[in-house]
Amino acid sequence: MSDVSPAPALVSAPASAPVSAPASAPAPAAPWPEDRIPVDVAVGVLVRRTPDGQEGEFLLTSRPEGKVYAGYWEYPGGKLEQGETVEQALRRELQEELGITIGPAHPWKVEMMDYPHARVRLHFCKVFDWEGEFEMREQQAMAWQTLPVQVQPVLPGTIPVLRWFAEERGHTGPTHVG
Ligand SMILES: Nc1nc2c([nH]c(=O)n2[C@@H]2O[C@H](COP(=O)(O)OP(=O)(O)OP(=O)(O)O)[C@@H](O)[C@H]2O)c(=O)[nH]1
Repeated sequence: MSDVSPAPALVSAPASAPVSAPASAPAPAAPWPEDRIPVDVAVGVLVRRTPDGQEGEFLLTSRPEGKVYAGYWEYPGGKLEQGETVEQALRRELQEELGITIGPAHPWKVEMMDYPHARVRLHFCKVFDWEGEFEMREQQAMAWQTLPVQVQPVLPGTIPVLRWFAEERGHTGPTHVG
């Protein structure tokens, strides 16, 4: 599958870096072409608690057919709609895609990814509470995973998250197979 999706670049811009020209700016002032203006994406890292209250398995879902990187494993989520906060977008996306209603979304990390198809700013939030039965409303697959992740291939934008988990959990060695 990797032969059909060119590799993206991980952009290490701080979350506070300017990402778009002021609305009033003329076209030449834009810092990059329109298709390079970052799209904000809310991403949910659903984490199960272990019986002793530690963070345990986390949820990965496969990207549905028809989308870029179809079949790659990622954290569920999607693009913010106009006027939405990250938490609102995440609540809507997880309802639409998975049929669950999430509790609080805890902002965790922000990461920029520069894909050939889009430049995205990923707002990763941990979620520990949700209600409802999981329904794969876009015919995705779901898998509760721990390190090293066994499902493959994982989306390039997922790999930094696995590293953050490894740091938090003191995990050494590969974060995923493949
Ligand atoms: N949902 C999600 N998207 C991610 C992750 N990592 C990552 O790089 N992305 C990128 O962020 C973008 C999210 O777009 P999407 O297609 O999932 O969003 P969406 O559900 O709103 O799509 P739509 O526009 O088809 O309705 C894609 O370019 C995807 O490659 C991740 O862990 N989860």
